[in-house]
Amino acid sequence: MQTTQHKNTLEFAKEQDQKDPLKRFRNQFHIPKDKNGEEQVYLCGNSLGLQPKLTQEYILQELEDWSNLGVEGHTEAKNPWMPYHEFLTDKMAKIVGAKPSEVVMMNTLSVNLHLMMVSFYRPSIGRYKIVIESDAFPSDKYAVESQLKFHGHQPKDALIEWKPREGEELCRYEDLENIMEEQGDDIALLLIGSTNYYTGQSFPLKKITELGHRHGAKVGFDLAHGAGNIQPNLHETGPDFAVWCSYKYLNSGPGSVGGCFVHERHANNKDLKRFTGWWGHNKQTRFNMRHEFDPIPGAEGWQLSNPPILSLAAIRASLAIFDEAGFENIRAKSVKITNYLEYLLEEIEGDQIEIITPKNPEERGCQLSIKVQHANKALFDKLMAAGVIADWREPNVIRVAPAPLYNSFENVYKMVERLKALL
Ligand SMILES: Cc1ncc(COP(=O)(O)O)c(C=O)c1O
Ligand SMILES: Nc1ccccc1C(=O)C[C@H](N)C(=O)O
Repeated sequence: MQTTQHKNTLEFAKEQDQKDPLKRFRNQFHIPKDKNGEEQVYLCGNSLGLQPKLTQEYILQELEDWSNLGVEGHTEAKNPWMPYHEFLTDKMAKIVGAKPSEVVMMNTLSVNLHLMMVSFYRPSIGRYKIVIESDAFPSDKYAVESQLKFHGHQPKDALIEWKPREGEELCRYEDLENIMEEQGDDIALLLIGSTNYYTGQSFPLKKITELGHRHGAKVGFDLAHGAGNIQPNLHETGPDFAVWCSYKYLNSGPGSVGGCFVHERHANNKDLKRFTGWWGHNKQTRFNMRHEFDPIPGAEGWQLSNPPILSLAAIRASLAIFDEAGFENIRAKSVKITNYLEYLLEEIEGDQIEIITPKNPEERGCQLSIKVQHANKALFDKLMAAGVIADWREPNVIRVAPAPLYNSFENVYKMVERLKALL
């Protein structure tokens, strides 16, 4: 950032906003108001992304077609419901760096994780362990534990945690390597969050995939905090599967439908075990009411049910914005605005702030997880009352994520000023 002004000023922040090639997108979102009627400083897109103004139009279209067409909307709606999920595929595939045949929007994250483990966690007597990161999101841990138990294994023995070293916050790749060196022959699956929900650390996905595969394990990623935030380049990176939700960085509304990636190498493998439903069946013969299941090649073959169109409409609206902005541009702004937030936090005097997220932009998305010395949740609550929407994660982290599509540098500046006022 070249400028004559000092970076730690409102003028500097505003100047960055002027130069921001994505600045027009902020106005395409509904920004909630604080108690003074001013726009909130909304840094919580890592939990629930804001609503694009376009969403209402897309959902209303489907409501209108439903009211006018009833059942015929499946084929006659402006955007027919039968193939509706396909309208999302190309744009979603670009955001996660996959081929369209590798991606499908369906179910929700935890459900997709189970479906993927049905296919890709196939324990044998000798190879049955699963590796996860030690502070994986609880839902992932519950899902993995229940899969282990379902197959007759005890998490105490079969769940291996990749942990930060004593006194450290972040996981080191070398320690995962050591786990694989020592126990690789026993490990059936590596399931890692691409970006950890607590620390904001993004892991080296390609290295992890190669490591797992080299030791004969399957590899899956949870992109809950990755999709729409970092570029996981899934096809090239090569994991067996990945799952994500669409309500965080993908701005598709609370509880909206999730995403699933199955690598092309599994596209036509009819021997893979899976749980099936009619929406995964060959589209040409789906309504012949035949009884043998004939999977659609690729990720679509894992679909179970006909999907909720209103939710898919919200995703379609959001993906239209991502497509218009271009994911590379979004990521470029993400790096800049996150670096700026980091800079301002580090400028706060007295070493009160510790950022536990890695410094290297390659190892993070736009979330910074901060610890404030001697602070407890009361400080966080005051920050919220001051119109800064972030979140608190036990035991003592404030997560702030300047999601680039609707955040400004001015916003980030205001957040730090309000935090300083409370310290
Ligand atoms: C890493 C991670 N895994 C799983 C979940 C659970 O997702 P869902 O409730 O959509 O299944 C979340 C967020 O809620 C998450 O952040
Ligand atoms: N879906 C939610 C519904 C209610 C409350 C939180 C969530 C979250 O998504 C939390 C998020 N996964 C997190 O990283 O903390």
